Amino acid sequence: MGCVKDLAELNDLTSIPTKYTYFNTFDQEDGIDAVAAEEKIPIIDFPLLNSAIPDQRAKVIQDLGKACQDWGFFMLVNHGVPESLMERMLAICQEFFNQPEDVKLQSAEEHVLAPLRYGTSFNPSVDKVFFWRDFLRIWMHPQFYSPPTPAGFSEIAMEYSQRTRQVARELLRGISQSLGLEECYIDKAMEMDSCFQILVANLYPPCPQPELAMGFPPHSDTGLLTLLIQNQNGGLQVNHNGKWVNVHVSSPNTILVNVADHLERLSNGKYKSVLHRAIVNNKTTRISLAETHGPCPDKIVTPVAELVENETYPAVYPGMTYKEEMYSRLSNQIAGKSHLEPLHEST
Ligand SMILES: O=C(O)CCC(=O)C(=O)O
Ligand SMILES: [Fe+2]
Repeated sequence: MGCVKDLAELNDLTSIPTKYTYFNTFDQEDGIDAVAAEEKIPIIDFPLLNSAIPDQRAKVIQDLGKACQDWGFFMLVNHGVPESLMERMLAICQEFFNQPEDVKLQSAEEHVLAPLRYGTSFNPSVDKVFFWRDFLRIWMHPQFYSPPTPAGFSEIAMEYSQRTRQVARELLRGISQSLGLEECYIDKAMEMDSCFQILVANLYPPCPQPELAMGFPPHSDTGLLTLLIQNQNGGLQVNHNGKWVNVHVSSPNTILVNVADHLERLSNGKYKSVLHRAIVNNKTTRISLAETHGPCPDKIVTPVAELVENETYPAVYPGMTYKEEMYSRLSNQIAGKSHLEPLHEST
């Protein structure tokens, strides 16, 4: 199956093939419309997590906990990852997608959990509708992989992965404290020295009928936290109190962060793994880089005992390691938060 980029570049493409028609097929009542962010998406000022002023630190930890609880999503500013590095990372990913299809296909492993995987849609062998998206998926930690081309990819991606991993681990320290746990609790319990970090570069080419197509359908992410950057404003929508909210950043130097399934589980459901989706437009190519920061691949994740009081959250889990759960998720269709359910209900 060809990539969406080549399809979108056909000169006379004025309508999308039926296989890509999402909005006439699903989600009719849900629609593409979203409310503007008059709903205030929380903003976290990263350096305050290490402020020397105890009150300031306490306040930001409280804000962080509230953002994870009420939204499962926040915008991170002053995170210390150089803007130039973020730009170089976005540019080299764009360069990857600009290569001829046969070159990209050298990174197209069949196995869904291959360390390096180029593809289109989500999982075309099971997708009922195809998504307006090409992707490159790379393991960055504990082992680092990189596509052989374009030149320079590996150096930039290595630096980007290290810098963002530091940010994610620091956030998890704040999140631990916000849950009333020791600062290093999550880091230790999830064995973050060997954390499973995966980068997904999503490419959404311009689409002649954006009102019918879907870039990335509603889903929550596996892992603890997802860090996302993008080459342009707009496209990501998060679900808040049952409504889709457009995510617009006021500065490009912002990292979008969402709570993922395993942090929801770890927190015994207190923090919400947010449903989100990516819509497409008819003018420009959007690239987003979503990085999953998960526990050690061999970890079996269950709620923190100290946080389980009254069985508010289902205590039954598949008993699978994080890596096995990842495999199960990627082998199936992507849909909502099925991943959080017990195994017998998850497919
Ligand atoms: O492109 C986006 O904004 C969302 C991507 C996403 O949700 C993902 O890769 O998991
Ligand atoms: Fe996602």
